[in-house]
Amino acid sequence: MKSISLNITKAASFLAEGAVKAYEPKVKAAQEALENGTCEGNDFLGWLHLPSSITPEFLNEIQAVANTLREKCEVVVVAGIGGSYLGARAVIEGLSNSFAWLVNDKKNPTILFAGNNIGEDYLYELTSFLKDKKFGVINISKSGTTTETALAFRLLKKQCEDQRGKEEAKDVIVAVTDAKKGAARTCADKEGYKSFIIPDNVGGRFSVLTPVGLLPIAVAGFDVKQLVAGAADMEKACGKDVAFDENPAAIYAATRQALYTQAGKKIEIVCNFQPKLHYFAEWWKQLYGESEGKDQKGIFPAACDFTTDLHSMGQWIQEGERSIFETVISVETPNEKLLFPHDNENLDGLNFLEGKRVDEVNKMAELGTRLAHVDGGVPNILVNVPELNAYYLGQLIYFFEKACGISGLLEEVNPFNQPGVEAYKKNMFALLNKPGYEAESKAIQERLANEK
Ligand SMILES: O=P(O)(O)OC[C@H]1O[C@](O)(CO)[C@@H](O)[C@@H]1O
Repeated sequence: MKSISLNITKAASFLAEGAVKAYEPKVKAAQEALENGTCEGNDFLGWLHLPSSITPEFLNEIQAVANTLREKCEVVVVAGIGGSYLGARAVIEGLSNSFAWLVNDKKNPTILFAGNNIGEDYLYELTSFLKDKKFGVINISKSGTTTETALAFRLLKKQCEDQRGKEEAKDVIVAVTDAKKGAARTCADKEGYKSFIIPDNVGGRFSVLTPVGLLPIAVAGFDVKQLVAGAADMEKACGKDVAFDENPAAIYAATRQALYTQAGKKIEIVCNFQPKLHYFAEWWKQLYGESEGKDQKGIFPAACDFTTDLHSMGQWIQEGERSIFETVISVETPNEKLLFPHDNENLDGLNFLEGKRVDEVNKMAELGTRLAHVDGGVPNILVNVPELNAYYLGQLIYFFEKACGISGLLEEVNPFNQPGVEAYKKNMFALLNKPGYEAESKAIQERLANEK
């Protein structure tokens, strides 16, 4: 089996010679701290050896529940936000036909997502669409108390019960949540829903290889065994005893930290040339954003879909402030083959491409872009993915997770907490007069009155 691979040549040229290699002792210390559980946030290291610890029996259990949902539902709504949403969507969209929701071949249920926003139109349109559908719900929340998810679930649970009756609804509502605490757990136990546990020691953004990601991915019809196998192989490839020069997670972590601290590159743009990877970048943004953006530090994680965004963001990237670097996720071989046809009139002047694969043009766009951006002062890291399938996505997921843990420790922050996300919640609850927030409500109303 091949492996994803990393090429930092076009990034190292922006750094002093040996700058990446100089991180070797610090990376080693970070690897040791992760292994020994001596780093900050050490109660959230359950992801580190998760792939190799997943048993075939556990995957069979996931598959069995997925099969029930696949049999009984034409639509499955996955309710969750952040780490309880993005990993599943990243993999499902990465592996799905781009027009899956229009290809109604009845082989797979349509997967829809909710609980990741509070848009009234979104929820109205979703619940309207579901009115004549046999639908099921996977309610995913580690805390079990996240407002966005709880609001959507309240609507979906009621609608599912109204449409199917309470008894039948029990078979098609599944909870993925904490073992003991939170409203989602209490509700699942009370209603008798099938449920899966999110381990205490796996934080949301590192949870895609728990039932959080595995169940929706299996329901969508994708091979979770291959996904986990890919991740387990990458766990070995990024292990603490793998030499620095051969360890992709170590090199990626060191390169991005060197670019940040020594070349003033404060923004990392993850780019793809395959639209199916859009949500993979969204997952990556949360992973790195929540892990590293703290203590007034951290590389800002951004993403672009190319070539689409070359026609909107390309100008900025080529000639704007030189504070960015790019990480391109390049898919070596597409799954399908399409050749450019001949056109007698050749009005578009494209007959020179006749008989060529579309991907050949895409690859030249990719190379041309990388060279242009490097010439424009944008360091470039290349992550090569042999094919877009479950196995290599599993590799990619673990590679980025491991590198994130190392990189956060190199930055000297706790990569496994996210205290900053509470600030908006506190204000929102105060503004909504949530019981228990009386003092905050009073304070925020006074503040708003003074700002008028
Ligand atoms: O799974 P939960 O507890 O609903 O949390 C969802 C997401 O919300 C956050 O806690 C941020 O508010 C993320 O860290 C997390 O991934």
